[in-house]
Amino acid sequence: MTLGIATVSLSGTLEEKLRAAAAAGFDGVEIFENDLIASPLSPRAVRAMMDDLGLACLLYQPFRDFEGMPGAMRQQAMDRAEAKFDLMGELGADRILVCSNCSPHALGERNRIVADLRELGERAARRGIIVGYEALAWGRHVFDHRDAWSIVEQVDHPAIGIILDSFHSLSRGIPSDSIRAIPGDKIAFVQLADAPRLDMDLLYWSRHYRNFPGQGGLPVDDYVAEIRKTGYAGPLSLEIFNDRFRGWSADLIAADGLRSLRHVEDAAGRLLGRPSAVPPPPAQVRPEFVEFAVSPDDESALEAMFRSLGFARTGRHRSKAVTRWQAGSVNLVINAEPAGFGHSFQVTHGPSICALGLVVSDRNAVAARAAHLGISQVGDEEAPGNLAVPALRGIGGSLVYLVGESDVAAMWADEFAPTGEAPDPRPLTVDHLAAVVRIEEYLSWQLYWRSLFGLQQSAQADVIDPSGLVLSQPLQSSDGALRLTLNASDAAGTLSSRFVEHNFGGGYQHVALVAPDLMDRTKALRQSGADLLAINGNYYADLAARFGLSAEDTARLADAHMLYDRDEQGDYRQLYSRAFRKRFFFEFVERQRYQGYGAPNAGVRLAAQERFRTDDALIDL
Ligand SMILES: O=C(O)c1ccc(O)c(O)c1
Ligand SMILES: [Mg+2]
Repeated sequence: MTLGIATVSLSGTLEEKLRAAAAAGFDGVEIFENDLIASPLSPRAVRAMMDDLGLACLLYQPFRDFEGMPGAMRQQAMDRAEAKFDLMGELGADRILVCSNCSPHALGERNRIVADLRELGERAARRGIIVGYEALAWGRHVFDHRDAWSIVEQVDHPAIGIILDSFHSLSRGIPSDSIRAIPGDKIAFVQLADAPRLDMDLLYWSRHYRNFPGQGGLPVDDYVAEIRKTGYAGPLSLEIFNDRFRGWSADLIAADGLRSLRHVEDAAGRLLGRPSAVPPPPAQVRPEFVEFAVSPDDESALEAMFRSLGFARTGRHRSKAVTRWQAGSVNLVINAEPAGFGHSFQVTHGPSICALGLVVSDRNAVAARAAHLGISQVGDEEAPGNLAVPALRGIGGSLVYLVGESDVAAMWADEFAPTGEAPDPRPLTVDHLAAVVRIEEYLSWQLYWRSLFGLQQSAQADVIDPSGLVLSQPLQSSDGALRLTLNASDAAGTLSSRFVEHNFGGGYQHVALVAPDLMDRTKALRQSGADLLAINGNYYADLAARFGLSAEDTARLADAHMLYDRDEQGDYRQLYSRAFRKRFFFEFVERQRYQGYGAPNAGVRLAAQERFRTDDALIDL
């Protein structure tokens, strides 16, 4: 299908917007009127630029407050339309969006609306122009695509069709199967936008919070599937009003936009059971290892931390300064190579998590899906990773290694010589990884993980750091084997923002491990000298009151500096290590059917970490 984007979705001047859309690989653009008005370029020059860039001009929009105007205002609206048709001729646009009237003067009388659109159709037809009528969710009289369709049907003019915009339909909860009533050739254009589910005035929600399909919580896949059922063969185009998009790189946003359209097209095709050359997201994905890049100077300190947390060095890479650390079924890798990917990562970001190793049943299928989504594989010509396993570039420069299910044992055996140390056999697995990212990249990370691996969102948490608000979005695979939380903050002083600043960009900040015997584990951690994060006493007084815990249980939690939470399914215990070099840290959790991530405790944990903020002798952020 033809893939487009409205210029309003991107930051910068009109030229910058067009260049970014072309560079990302879009087929065409919707010229948003305000972008043209604000541009010093003439419509002819804009047309020439679109031609040079290989972009089709898919739509000119919006034309406002047209239908149902009283008295002299009716003629004025017709004159205005003729002026825009002239301009479209210069621009090379043959399609215009008329959005439903919002004016307080607008008459709701059905016959007038139909008559006005019919006359507009006559005028458009003389110019070879198609008019699409879109119901704005906050239109004065028309605010539902079902009404817009019934009007367009009654107008019954070949130059008048309907424009469907997923935001306007889905924000009002209009069932998508209502689209089946519309013949595909009467759909003049399709605009797509997702949005987080917010209980908010529709206009404000639309103008500030729209985002790309796969970044929000609206059922856009299903919407597109219904449109495909009508036989509609025109463009799918993104129309996003988003404050963060306006303030971020047009190139990066445009690249996300194309990824999002490819993703939603694929997802809709799958809902319809249509054959596809693009492999689906993997049915299962789980973490196999987490790789840490450190300088040779930091290596022994990190090794000491791993030992104190119960890990044993079980393997040495056969040719590189890379070691394997194990406890239970968790694998950590320390990469202290003086050259290559880990080295450059460490030089750029400091000691940090530079890669995740994920197990999938068919890694070639995931790599093919990644390529379709514009996610590049690290090639031989670039600095290769330190393991001979294919890797995908993640957002922010870290790598995602793909390990085939049947290759896991061979990967370890081929690359690492055993040291003879035996790992602690007690059960230990990875619960989740927490990434901290720039607020502008928060939605990019979500789209990456949702589109490539099919991870699903649960509710975003607003976490209160002593220095500001942190947004936290959990994502998980359908069986829960891979869980991530993405965290981002607008406020400069939060632990999240300090991490992004010190790290020179977003990355993984902590690894949470499941220890089913957390109380015993805590004792062992203390004996091995693990540096654990102390939690203040007031927290425990509140816990006892909130959950009705016995004095004994409360004292035991307090003594262990363990955090506690409970949901309908069960309970959760958490214990944090102090951070390594003010950067990353570990969490140990015990989950009893509990589904969340201890969001109510995050503020207490952040306050505990904040106490070390200015203490240079200590190692927290
Ligand atoms: O917010 C608006 O005014 C507006 C304008 C044009 C559109 O296509 C739209 O969906 C919204
Ligand atoms: Mg629209």
